[in-house]
Amino acid sequence: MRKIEHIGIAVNDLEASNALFGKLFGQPPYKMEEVASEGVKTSFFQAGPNKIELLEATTPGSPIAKYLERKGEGIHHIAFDVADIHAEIARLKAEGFTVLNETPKKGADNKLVAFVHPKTTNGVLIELCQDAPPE
Ligand SMILES: CC[C@@H](C(=O)O)C(=O)SCCNC(=O)CCNC(=O)[C@H](O)C(C)(C)COP(=O)(O)OP(=O)(O)OC[C@H]1O[C@@H](n2cnc3c(N)ncnc32)[C@H](O)[C@@H]1OP(=O)(O)O
Ligand SMILES: [Co+2]
Repeated sequence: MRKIEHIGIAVNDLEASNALFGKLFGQPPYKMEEVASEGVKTSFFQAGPNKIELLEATTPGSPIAKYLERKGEGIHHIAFDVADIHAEIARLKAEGFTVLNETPKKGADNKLVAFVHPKTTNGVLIELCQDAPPE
């Protein structure tokens, strides 16, 4: 794992949180994107070298909807940039972690992503991210 790629924050109302985080960072999100497969709308902020992803649920079954119901707004996951996501999935499985995606899936911001179950990582949901190859 090379660096933190982004921190994901679950929010109830993306538009309101865009305004709030826009004030916090002194600039608007550089990108907004819906990822239907995850049941989320996202926005991305750059804070110096760091990237923050805000996530609002678009369906009741979305992981974000369930998280908001249980825990309320707040940090939902930490994403790490990896060079080879397939190799990293295999390595983490061999180390005994529960990787939720055998095959990486398409995430936001042009990434391939896979998740590690928080029950096997001290309660923190981990996302692996690799730059998606050009289509
Ligand atoms: C936009 C795409 C992408 C990107 O490109 O960046 C994203 O970031 S998408 C983000 C949303 N997608 C995901 O989170 C996918 C991975 N998550 C999952 O598959 C599920 O959320 C889960 C982790 C398997 C949990 O699902 P489920 O078992 O159905 O949820 P429950 O609500 O029943 O919770 C069970 C248990 O797990 C705890 N939990 C759930 N989510 C988190 C979390 N984010 N961080 C820490 N703990 C979490 C939850 O509290 C329950 O614990 P107990 O109460 O102790 O049983
Ligand atoms: Co994410």
